[in-house]
Amino acid sequence: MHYYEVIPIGHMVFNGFTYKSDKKLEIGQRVIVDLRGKFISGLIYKESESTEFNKIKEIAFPLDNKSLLNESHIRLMEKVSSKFMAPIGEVARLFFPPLSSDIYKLRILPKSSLAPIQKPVFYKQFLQSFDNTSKANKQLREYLDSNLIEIELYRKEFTKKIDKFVSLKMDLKETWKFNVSKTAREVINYLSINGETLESDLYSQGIVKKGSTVLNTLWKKGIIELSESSATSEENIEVSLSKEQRQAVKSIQVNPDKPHLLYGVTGSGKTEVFFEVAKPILKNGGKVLLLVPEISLTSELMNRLKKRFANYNAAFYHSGLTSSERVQTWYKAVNGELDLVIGTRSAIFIPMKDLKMIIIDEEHDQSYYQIENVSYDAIDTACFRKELEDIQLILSSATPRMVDLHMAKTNSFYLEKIKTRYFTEMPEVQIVDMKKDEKYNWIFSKKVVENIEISLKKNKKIIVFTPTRGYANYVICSDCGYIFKCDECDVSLTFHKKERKLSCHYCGKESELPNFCPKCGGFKLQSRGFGTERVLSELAKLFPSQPLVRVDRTVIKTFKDLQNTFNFMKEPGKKIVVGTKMITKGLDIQDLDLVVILDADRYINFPDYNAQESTASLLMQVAGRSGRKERGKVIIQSFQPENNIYKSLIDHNFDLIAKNDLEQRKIYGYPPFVTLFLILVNHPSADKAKAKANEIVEELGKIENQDDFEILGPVVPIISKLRGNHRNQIIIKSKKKNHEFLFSTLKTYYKDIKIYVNPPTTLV
Ligand SMILES: Nc1ncnc2c1ncn2[C@@H]1O[C@H](COP(=O)(O)OP(=O)(O)OP(=O)(O)O)[C@@H](O)[C@H]1O
Ligand SMILES: [Zn+2]
Repeated sequence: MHYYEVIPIGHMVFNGFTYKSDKKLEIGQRVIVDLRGKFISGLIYKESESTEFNKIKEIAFPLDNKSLLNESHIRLMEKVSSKFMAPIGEVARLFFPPLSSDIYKLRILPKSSLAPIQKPVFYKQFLQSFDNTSKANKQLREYLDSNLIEIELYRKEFTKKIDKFVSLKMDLKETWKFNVSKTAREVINYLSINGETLESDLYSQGIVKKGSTVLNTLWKKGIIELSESSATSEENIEVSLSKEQRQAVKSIQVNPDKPHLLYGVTGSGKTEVFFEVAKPILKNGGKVLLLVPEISLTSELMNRLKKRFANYNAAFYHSGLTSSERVQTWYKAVNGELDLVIGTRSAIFIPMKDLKMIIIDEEHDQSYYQIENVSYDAIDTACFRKELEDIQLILSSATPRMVDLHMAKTNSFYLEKIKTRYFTEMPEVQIVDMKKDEKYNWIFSKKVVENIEISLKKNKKIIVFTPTRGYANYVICSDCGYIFKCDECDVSLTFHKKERKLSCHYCGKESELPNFCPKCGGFKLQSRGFGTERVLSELAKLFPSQPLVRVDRTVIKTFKDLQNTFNFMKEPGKKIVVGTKMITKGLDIQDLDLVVILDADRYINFPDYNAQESTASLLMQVAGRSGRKERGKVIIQSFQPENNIYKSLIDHNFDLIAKNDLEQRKIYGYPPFVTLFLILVNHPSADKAKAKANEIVEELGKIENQDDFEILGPVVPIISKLRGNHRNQIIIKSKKKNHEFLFSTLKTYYKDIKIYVNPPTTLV
């Protein structure tokens, strides 16, 4: 008999349970086990010894015929669990693609003509021909051992078709001779903007429906070309790197021992740098994982990447895909069939075969930290992977996180700086003083309106960045001062005019705006502040018949919406784009020459330890979309123009911001100088939340060596109620490296609390 400790995958447990098996199994292999009368999937974690022979249950049957994880993946699991105080059962789940929790839906497939079943059956059906489950499982194990059957975890799709490259055969102008359908016209426009595109991308981006005859028709008419190999493969693309780019590439290539922080101003060509370093790795058969913060960026990069690395297999991995697409990509990556994977946060856990390089683009982005479910930081995880596996790691940003700049400063990372843009100078930044300078109306200054006019005349694009979506930030009764708030959350409701709705941007709850105040019955309700909807309607009045685009979560709900909007934005010619954070990320649009930033003050006064970093980073990133090919302009409207952040923006001096911020953090004790634990206690009853928080603080007070850490709280956080739960907050700051001593106390409260270790914000 063999004994194993098995971790229940996806369960809130900190350790595994012992099971036995008459056959030797591998560490990392997934199995089905009976846990308190229910079949669940588990992971063989380690060998174990047992003395209580009769109590130990048998492993029902294996799910994988061999382990898909290696030793370092198991160590990674432990490290992530211990760093983020996360149950190992939940961490284990991150390593696999989403698997239905209904074990009975597992399918059993015949593998040979001698198999006892000749067509696929569900596990549930299989059980029916036995009088008890353990007999059935035993039989199943025997069939598996003798290779008669196999178990299918996920629905397979057998679509192995050769992808074709599609490109326009003529100039856009010439295509106008042809009378084609609306969809065909869309394809033509898309190809003229994006150049050569894979057929499958046209489907996945919703340009053409799968199975449609549009491409065939265009091909017959001689408008497009379909070919199996790319015309612009790596060999055909001439890239001459700038001196700074070349230096960065060289340093990364000769120093594989530590992570590299690629810190280059917006538009400096960081993407070209990591393409260049990926090249030799791919040539030698190594695999590359490229992380981006947003789904929206995957296709932008994919387009650039496919052109450069046309001869390699590349795929996406993100939540915008169906689970069966994710599963397929995951298996291909694990089997070494993919050379390049572009993914969002969760892709960091894919146990890719022969992985030799991880690149994290826009590494400052807070979406690399998972807040929902089990919380973890994908960048820390990448650093662990680098320690455990033989891989290179590159973190890239124009505005790196303070923690990473500190790592570079203390020589734990190499620093590669690129100080100039590839094509042109950094844009000119002007700050408008909203207290003194001339206004056009209460939203826009005169300067902004004039500059928009100039850019439109030049037929250029303009971004008007607005922090919030909706029409107004809140609605107030001007008789009694009542502000409409969410019932479930302690936040004011945003007004959406078109739908005449009040909406909570935290829990998503919506309600009709009543005609009178629920408190005093008065009719004088006023909406205050502005969001994208209002800015757009004001611009429509100011610039009638100009192309306007709105980009925020109200109008963009799906991956496809986003694709369509971005494609529309990229079409050459003038456009005014009004958008939230969504438009700030990594966009490379060449004829964009003005960025207007409205209401940035809102961020500066956030009561958060990370406010300096996140505001400076956000504003520099938005500003960085301007004038990437020819020098552009940025105008910022503010009531506090004297603020240091704005001053540093004028000279694009992120170093200065970083220097100040790090000094402050050192004095006040924030990461990277301490490890910060944010603990939230949630309960539908405010009293119970408070009592539990007090109890936890009391228990923490009993830990030895109180000098090693500091406890702040409990306090009621700024958002005191969220989704119906009252909240209490405790912050622990620790100077130690290892936190097992806190872990043992906090573990006992795991069901009542949520722990965030070094979260990017304390306002979660
Ligand atoms: N060596 C090069 N040869 C030709 N074009 C280049 C080169 N380097 C950069 N570019 C071009 O300069 C523009 C900006 O480069 P890129 O998008 O890589 O910048 P970035 O540093 O990633 O910017 P951001 O941080 O703002 O996303 C792109 O259009 C890119 O194609
Ligand atoms: Zn709410």
